[in-house]
This record gives sequence, C-alpha cells and structure tokens, in this order.
Amino acid sequence: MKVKETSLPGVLLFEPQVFGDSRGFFMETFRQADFDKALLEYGQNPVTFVQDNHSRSCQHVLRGMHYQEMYPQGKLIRVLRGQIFDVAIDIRDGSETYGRWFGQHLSEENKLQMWVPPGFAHGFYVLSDIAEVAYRCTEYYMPESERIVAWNCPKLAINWPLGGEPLLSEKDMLAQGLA
Ligand SMILES: Cc1cn([C@H]2C[C@H](O)[C@@H](COP(=O)(O)OP(=O)(O)O[C@H]3O[C@@H](C)C(=O)[C@@H](O)[C@H]3O)O2)c(=O)[nH]c1=O
Repeated sequence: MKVKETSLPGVLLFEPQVFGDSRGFFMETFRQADFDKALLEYGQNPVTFVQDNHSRSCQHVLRGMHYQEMYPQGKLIRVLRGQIFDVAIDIRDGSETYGRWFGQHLSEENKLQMWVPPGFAHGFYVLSDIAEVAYRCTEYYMPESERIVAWNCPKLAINWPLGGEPLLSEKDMLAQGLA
C-alpha cells in the first residue's frame, strides 16, 4: 500500500498494490500494521475502526457534508463500483487549515482510498451511472450528534465537477453553510 500526503494536512491517500492475472485481480484493501505506520508517520493518533458502511447511489447524487460533533468519525473511503469526487473539509476548531477542503476522484479503476481524519466533514458527488462506496469508521453512527455543512457553502467554495444538478437527501438540502 502506497501512502501519499495531500494538500490538506491530515487527509491521506492510500494506493493498494494490485495483482492482476488471467482470473482478474487481487488486492489487500486494509492492513492494520501499514495503516498504523502511516498514521504515525504523518503525526496522527492511532485509530480503531468499529463500523463498516456501504452505500449505493445513482449519478449526480451528492451526499454530505457530514460530521459528528461528539464522537467524531475518522473515515477510510473507497469505491467498489463507478466513480465519485470525494471531499474532506477541515472543520476542527482552532485548526490552521480550518475551512479548507480537499477533493479527489476515487473510482473502481484507480482503487484509491481516502483517509478523512476525525474532525473533518465528508461528502461525495457521484460521476458514474452508479457508485458503490464502502468506508470504515472509527466511531459508531450517532444520529443525534450528526451535523451537516451545506455542500455549496460559499465560504468553502468547493470546486465540484458537477455534470448535472446534485440530487440531495432532504436533510442535506436543509443544511446551512459554515458559520
Ligand atoms: C450513516 C448511517 C446511516 N444510517 C441510516 C440512517 C438513515 O435511515 C439511512 C440513510 O442515512 P443518511 O441519509 O445519513 O446516509 P448518507 O447520506 O449516505 O450518510 C453518509 O454520508 C457520507 C457522506 C458520510 O460521510 C457518512 O458518514 C454518512 O454521513 O441510513 C445508519 O443506520 N447508520 C449509519 O452509519
């Protein structure tokens, strides 16, 4: 697994080694020791994943930008099918990079994984007909603690590669921008 820093400190990209042969391919998608080493190398605290999620969305769906106020979740995101534009926003109080975002195309082709540390908001926009997204979380889902920042907050000015009007859940539609 190769690890790359991004332009937003804390957010990391993981690129698995893919072993292709006449049958198809094989890859390790997570290895605890390598992940621990990467976090240590980039000065982050060790984490434990406690929940695995899988969602399926159609083209132009935008989910986000979500975070949990209490029990902030770190998330390790990958795409099983299709392509998304995945975005993390630093919303940690007092952070030097507060309000900055980073976006990356994740797809079944590039097999990249994005690490979104606890304290960041997260969301994605679906570019392909269908996208299946799988992610591991470091805290359990706590709906009462869930907060949402509007995907189109002018202060964030996220440069979404929109190919059509985003399809949002009702709660994402009602979200406010960053205070
Ligand atoms: C996120 C989540 C939802 N649910 C339920 C609640 C609801 O009835 C249904 C759909 O929930 P949502 O509309 O919140 O799903 P969704 O909009 O896909 O929420 C997700 O968005 C991405 C961007 C993230 O980063 C995730 O952490 C999560 O917030 O699933 C769970 O049971 N456990 C969970 O962990």
